[in-house]
Amino acid sequence: TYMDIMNSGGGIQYTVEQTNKASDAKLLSVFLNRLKRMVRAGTTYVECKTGYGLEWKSELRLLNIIKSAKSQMHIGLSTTYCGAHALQKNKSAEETTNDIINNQIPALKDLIQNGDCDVQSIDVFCEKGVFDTDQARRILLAGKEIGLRANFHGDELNNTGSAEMGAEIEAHAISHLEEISDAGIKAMADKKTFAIILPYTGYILRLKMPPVRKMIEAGVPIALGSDFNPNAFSSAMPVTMNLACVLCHMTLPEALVAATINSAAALGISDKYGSLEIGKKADLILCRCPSWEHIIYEFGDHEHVIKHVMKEGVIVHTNYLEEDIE
Ligand SMILES: N=CN[C@@H](CCC(=O)O)C(=O)O
Repeated sequence: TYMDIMNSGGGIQYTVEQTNKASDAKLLSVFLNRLKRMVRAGTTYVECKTGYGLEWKSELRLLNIIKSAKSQMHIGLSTTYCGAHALQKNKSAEETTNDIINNQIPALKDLIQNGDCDVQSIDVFCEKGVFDTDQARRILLAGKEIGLRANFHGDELNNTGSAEMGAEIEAHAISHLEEISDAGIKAMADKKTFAIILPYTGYILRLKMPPVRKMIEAGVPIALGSDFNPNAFSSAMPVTMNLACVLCHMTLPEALVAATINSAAALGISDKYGSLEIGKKADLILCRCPSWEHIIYEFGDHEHVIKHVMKEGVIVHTNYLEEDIE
């Protein structure tokens, strides 16, 4: 299972080791390359999480790489600090929690205050065997105190009461939620906490799908994410949208809303992005298809369907087909 791999030193820990070994130049070029793949699939705004450094110095390096990418590419990036993605080497969850609260978050606060970094949210992997609900709550509250939105991994492999805790502390968003309880759905609906649904992750890890229909019926706002990471290596939102419809029983319009305006709202940017309205930034895709549903319907063929990708009114990518060139 995912946790067996993690406990044997694989998964996140393995990626942390490889990330530490890679040069800044290598990390930046790999990151830019992956962002370009996302743009080809129609994405113009990306939430990027740290979390493959764990120690402050390594997490800071990742923040700086995100900052460099932002200055080199015409793309929107929202940064989420995820120092609490896994336990630090030879430290317990409690020791790692204390390091994050007492050292990492204050250091982050100084950087933000000096204008040296641009971070919007704080994340924790709240999961049995990683950070428990109480540790996650303390980290998220410390992050909120320095002005970050709580946007964290919860109820993924086990029900840990993450949804209830997240609603109680007024988290902005909770991702995964495959194991959410009915009480958690009600709590999130009451507080209008965004549920970030990641169907590709559930598919690739063969997890059960989150109860999205129940969530929609209860009034939980749903956003969709690709969850691009080493275990879910898909950068294409149209693939995510298709899986959301097939595996999570969302309708096509629901998937469109969840991948656009609700995703923007989950990042706190829906005043400028996420829908076609006067006064908003023109982040658009122009498609070759009889109707917009083909973006979802033509599974895996989105580079055929999407012709142009526009970022704030500028065409930043064109998927040329042979017939376009002739
Ligand atoms: N579940 C934890 N975090 C990531 C996966 C990280 C990894 O396996 O490298 C996620 O959101 O899916």
